[in-house]
Amino acid sequence: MPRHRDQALRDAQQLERSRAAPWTIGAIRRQLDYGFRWLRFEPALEREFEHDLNRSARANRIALLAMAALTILLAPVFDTVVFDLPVAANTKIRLVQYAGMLPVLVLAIVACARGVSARLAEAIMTIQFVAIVAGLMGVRVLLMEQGVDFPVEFTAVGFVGIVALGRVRSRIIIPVGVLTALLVIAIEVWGIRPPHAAYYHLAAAGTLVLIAAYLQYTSEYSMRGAWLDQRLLELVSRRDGLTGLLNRHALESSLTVAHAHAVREGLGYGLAMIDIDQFGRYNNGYGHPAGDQTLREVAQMVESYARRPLDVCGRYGGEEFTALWIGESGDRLEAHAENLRAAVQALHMEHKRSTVGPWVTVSVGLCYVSAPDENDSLSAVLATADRLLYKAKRQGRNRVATGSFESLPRPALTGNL
Ligand SMILES: Nc1nc2c(ncn2[C@@H]2O[C@H](COP(=O)(O)OP(=O)(O)OP(=O)(O)O)[C@@H](O)[C@H]2O)c(=O)[nH]1
Repeated sequence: MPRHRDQALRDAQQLERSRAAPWTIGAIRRQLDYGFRWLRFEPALEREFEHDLNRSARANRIALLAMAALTILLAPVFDTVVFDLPVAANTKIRLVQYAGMLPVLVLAIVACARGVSARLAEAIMTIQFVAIVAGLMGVRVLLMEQGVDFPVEFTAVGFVGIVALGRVRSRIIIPVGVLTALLVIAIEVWGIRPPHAAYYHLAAAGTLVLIAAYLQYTSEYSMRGAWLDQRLLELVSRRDGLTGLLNRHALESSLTVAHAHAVREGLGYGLAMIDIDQFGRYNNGYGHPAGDQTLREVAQMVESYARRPLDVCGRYGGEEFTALWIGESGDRLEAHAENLRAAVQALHMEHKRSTVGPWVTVSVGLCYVSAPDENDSLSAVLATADRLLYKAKRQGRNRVATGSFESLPRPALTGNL
């Protein structure tokens, strides 16, 4: 097992303990544990893989289809220069190539370029593969009538092409490829009945198909392994190991994206700094392991209040969390922050050393930005929320201090967001 995977798996196991971590982490770890010899992930993961594969396959597929189209376009030159075929035979062959194979390829190119869904793209690639093999067999029959032995291996080359560049999952393309090969063999042996010596060509084509099928399996297997590794590393590196929330680095980039989105769409948003009250005393009284568990519980509560698609939340540092809620009025945001504060208190996590009350509580600084402006930096909003948080602390803790960004004096900045 590669070392980076080993480390990522250990981190993932730790993250799984915090319920605020995304489900994908557990799913990927389980998948790496169970293996995927049958080249199939559990359904939700398979959908993500399918989606990513489709996105990354587009250029390869278009290149493959374009190469096939170009070969067909250049075929007349070859036929005329090398074989000097009679016009009548030429016409039939051109009909198969230009009226049959070429339109299929062009349609497939257009569909791939437009970025159709993963399933449709795979269906299109598979259908065009079968259509091209059928066309090649048609051309072979027509050329044989003219005494030209158009090698049957071209059909196998079609399979090699789709394996190398088509990026169609094995469980679709291997059965289709092998069935097509069997059909070609049947047509050859019982239909075309070529001279005995030509059976070597058939054997060569069959061997190529087998090699390509094996290649398809092994390359998809390593592609899947690399995809799981990369997704796991990506997820683990963005998460805070203790709470499972976004870590500071990932949080800042997600906040930046959300802020830019709000500016672009003219949506108001609220940014909240959430801090556990007298957590130093908590650690002193109950010990750091208990402190860690409390951090996890609070983190999970913060996460449960930031679950809409554009919401962002993360661990800002220490016992401080940040949440960004987009597209709500100031009143609703204040109510939301107040509900979160009350929900933490309602967890009834004992905190005997707190001067605020018997339970663990949080203070919240909520900065409401009603009309985000591109001239206002996210740092200024963060700094304002931070000042509001300290206002809540000064006023006695376990409360929400709200302020409108536009009506408060701009803070002096130190960050670079
Ligand atoms: N257990 C645990 N404690 C942490 C972690 N990160 C920060 N802390 C503790 O959080 C405490 C923060 O203390 P302070 O910044 O003084 O604030 P506070 O005690 O919460 O007091 P107020 O914020 O004024 O209510 C420190 O004791 C840190 O050790 C962590 O990952 N685990």
